[in-house]
Amino acid sequence: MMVINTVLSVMAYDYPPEKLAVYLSDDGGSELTFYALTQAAMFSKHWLPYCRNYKIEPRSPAAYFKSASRPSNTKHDRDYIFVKKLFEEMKDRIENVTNSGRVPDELRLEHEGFSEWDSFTSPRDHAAIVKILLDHNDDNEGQSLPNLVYMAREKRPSHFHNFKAGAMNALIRVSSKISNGSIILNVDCDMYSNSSDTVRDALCFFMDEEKGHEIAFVQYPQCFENVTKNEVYGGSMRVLREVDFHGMDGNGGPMYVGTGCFHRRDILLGKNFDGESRIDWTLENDHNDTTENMIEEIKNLASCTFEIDTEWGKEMGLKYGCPVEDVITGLSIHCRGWKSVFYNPKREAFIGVSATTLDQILVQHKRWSEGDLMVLLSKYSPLWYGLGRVNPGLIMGYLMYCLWAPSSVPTLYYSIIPSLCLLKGVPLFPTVTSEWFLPFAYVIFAICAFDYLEFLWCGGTTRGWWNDRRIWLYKRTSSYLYAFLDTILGSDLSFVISSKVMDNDVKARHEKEIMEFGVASPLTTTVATIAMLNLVCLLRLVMKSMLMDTTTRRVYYETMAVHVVLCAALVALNMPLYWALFVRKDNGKIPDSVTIKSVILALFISIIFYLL
Ligand SMILES: O=c1ccn([C@@H]2O[C@H](COP(=O)(O)OP(=O)(O)O[C@H]3O[C@H](CO)[C@@H](O)[C@H](O)[C@H]3O)[C@@H](O)[C@H]2O)c(=O)[nH]1
Ligand SMILES: [Mn+2]
Repeated sequence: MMVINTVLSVMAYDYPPEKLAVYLSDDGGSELTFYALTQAAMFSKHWLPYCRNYKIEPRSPAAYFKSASRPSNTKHDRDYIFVKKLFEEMKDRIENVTNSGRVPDELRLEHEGFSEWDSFTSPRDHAAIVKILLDHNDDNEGQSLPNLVYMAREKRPSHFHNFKAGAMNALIRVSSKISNGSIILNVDCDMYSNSSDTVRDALCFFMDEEKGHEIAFVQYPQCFENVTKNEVYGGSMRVLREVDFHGMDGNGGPMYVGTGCFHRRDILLGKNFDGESRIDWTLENDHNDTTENMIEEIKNLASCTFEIDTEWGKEMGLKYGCPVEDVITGLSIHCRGWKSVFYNPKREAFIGVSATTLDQILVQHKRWSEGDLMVLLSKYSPLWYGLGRVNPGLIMGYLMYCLWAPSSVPTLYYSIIPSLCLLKGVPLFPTVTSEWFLPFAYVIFAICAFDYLEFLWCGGTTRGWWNDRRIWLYKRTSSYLYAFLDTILGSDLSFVISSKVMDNDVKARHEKEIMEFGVASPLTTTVATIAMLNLVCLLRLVMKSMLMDTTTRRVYYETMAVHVVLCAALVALNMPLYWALFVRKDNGKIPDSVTIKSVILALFISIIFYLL
């Protein structure tokens, strides 16, 4: 249903439907998805006229019916009830089929497309499937509908599929034979369009008479509907959206982030900037009527052998070999001389779902930081390749992300060593009475204050900032650390897909803003061990200082001030983690195995350090 809502929302853009074509790439090659899409095609005949007639927003039916109140106008209300009923019925049908795990035989007769699954062996081993579900059919008011195409590219165990980049490139080729629009919007399956003006807005940039010809892509920010008020996982990316990306925009344009992005097709295919290549807007899309012959030809474009000995994935289309195919593709476009635009309208253009457990966010950030570090070390490194090709400001913008993984090392140092030094009273920083203390105090204070104000200014809450700091720490000492180690030690890349579905238990805790630890993974163990280590050091400090006389205590705190502040701040940040270690009983608490490991490790490290 989530995918179907995404599809329907983009079909319903306020834009001439005969110029729109919507493609769904189903990398899972699932007949359930295909079934859902056939249902969406039928429902769209009612949904699109309804959207058009009443100018409703948003145009994802699920999001609309969740937020809309019953219309006061009688005709509208009648239509509302009718369309809502159709939607609920479709939802029931799709959920029934999904729950049963297969499409029943009598339903398979409804569409000849299901025969494609007769020869289907597994999601990893099947022929290409391309089905045109709507080919300028009329809606129930006689107006044209956009094209609607289902594609599952060929998958064979013998051929590497290159994850999302592979899927996107197959889509680019397949669409070139069917609609061949000069502008391509790509949207992740879990991000619906929240504003029907978005296509027209984006086109304004491309059509701008002065600057339009320089622009390769228009990137909208990623917004999320399931982030709670105080964002326990720091998932809102608000500073990135309200500050960082505007900064990149002023220096040549934002990165491409893989979703909510309009690309010029010719540039995505590898065209260099020559200062005058404008889109010929007078050209009609070559809407060929697709015959059976053509479908065979099109399937060939989605076969896994098509790219052999071609430039696809290298100089053409999205680039392969990097877990952040989007960033490296966008960077190469910038390096070819093009600009991009960041557009962040008041009404969010795309809304998706963000991670709802700690493990998900850590895994996602491991992929991102590892990918960004690979970009730094790749041919397209912003440092070496970008220098001289793009604005130095933009290089710095890219570096902010490319250096995520290496930043784990200093963070790890500061979250362990100063605290351990407390055990024996070895000062690493100047004492409070020395003038050298000032720079340290200034940096600590200034960074925290700046960060805090920036967060508030971007619409966050104080608690949200505090939570954000915690996630900042966890990401740096686990995701980024492992990403860094994996990259230097050269382990294999993978695209672990973020989970899109969550059970009710997890959902309830998420709504209450209780952090979900749940999974026993090396990432959680690392985070828990560091938290325990700091707790041990702080408890030891408290015990020690109780035994001291007043003067010794004062001198001790003066010399160890920075250590005490760091250690206490880390313990304060980790409060929810201690709670999840020792108090909580629900399924989201830290698993016992992790508790035992982290306590033993923390004690072991501190004893060793103490004895050294
Ligand atoms: O083998 C694959 C893996 C993923 N996808 C699709 O890629 C999209 C993004 O995957 P998701 O698991 O949601 O990843 P995120 O961590 O949310 O991805 C973010 O980061 C990625 C890498 O930088 C970008 O590609 C995404 O657009 C961006 O949303 C989804 O629509 C997937 O269906 C595929 O088609 N094939
Ligand atoms: Mn996603």
